[in-house]
Amino acid sequence: MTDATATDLSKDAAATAAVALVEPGMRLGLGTGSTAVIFVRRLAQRAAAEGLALRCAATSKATAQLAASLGLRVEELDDIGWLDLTIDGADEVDPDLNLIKGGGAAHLREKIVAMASDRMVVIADQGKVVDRLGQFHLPVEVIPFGWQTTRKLITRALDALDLGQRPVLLRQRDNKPLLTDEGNLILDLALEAIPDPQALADRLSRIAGVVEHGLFLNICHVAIIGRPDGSVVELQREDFE
Ligand SMILES: O=C[C@H](O)[C@H](O)[C@H](O)COP(=O)(O)O
Repeated sequence: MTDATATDLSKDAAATAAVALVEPGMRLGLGTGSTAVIFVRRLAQRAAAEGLALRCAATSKATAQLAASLGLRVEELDDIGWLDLTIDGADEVDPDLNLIKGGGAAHLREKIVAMASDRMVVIADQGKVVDRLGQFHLPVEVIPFGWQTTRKLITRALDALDLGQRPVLLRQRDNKPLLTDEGNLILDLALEAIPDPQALADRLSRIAGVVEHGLFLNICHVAIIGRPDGSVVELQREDFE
């Protein structure tokens, strides 16, 4: 089995297990990314068979489009108001269930949706589980106005934490800057390790021009980690408030 096949099977195992958490009538947040796509597809199959009467809020235009095309009822988050459960992927999951998200540039809407949910459940393959966050690049969404100045301020904040790395503007294949669903830019931080995620999150949040970073701290309740043989392991945070 190739690594890619093992990863796909693991994502499928996690997504399939998460579908079983969905109860009839739930108000559901739908994540973004390849694992979330599998979840949405499997959820739509179950909803078609059982008629679950779900109300779904999507974390990206892509997910909204996919879910609606598969027959799920997708509404604006504000029309639903509050969600029972959000299921989403992640780029990294640490032992405290803190996350890096935003590899698909969707972390702003993802964080809003996750924070408007009673429970956020992450679905991921084993490769996403890390001892310490930071190997995966950390995306920071910034508004286009003065973005190079914002980048300087981010660099200064990183220097203060001895994380000195120059943020890189994320571009599309045609070399144009990538725009998020909100029309903003993404600055990618290659940090290797983040000794104190809360300190970094606080610094980034204080910078004018930063809309949102990809650190999800104390937001995820459960992580379902899939394995290639179809089994899953559930990671829980005991002390979650
Ligand atoms: O912006 C994208 C999201 O945060 C994704 O949930 C994350 O990148 C994980 O994606 P995937 O399931 O494709 O690894």
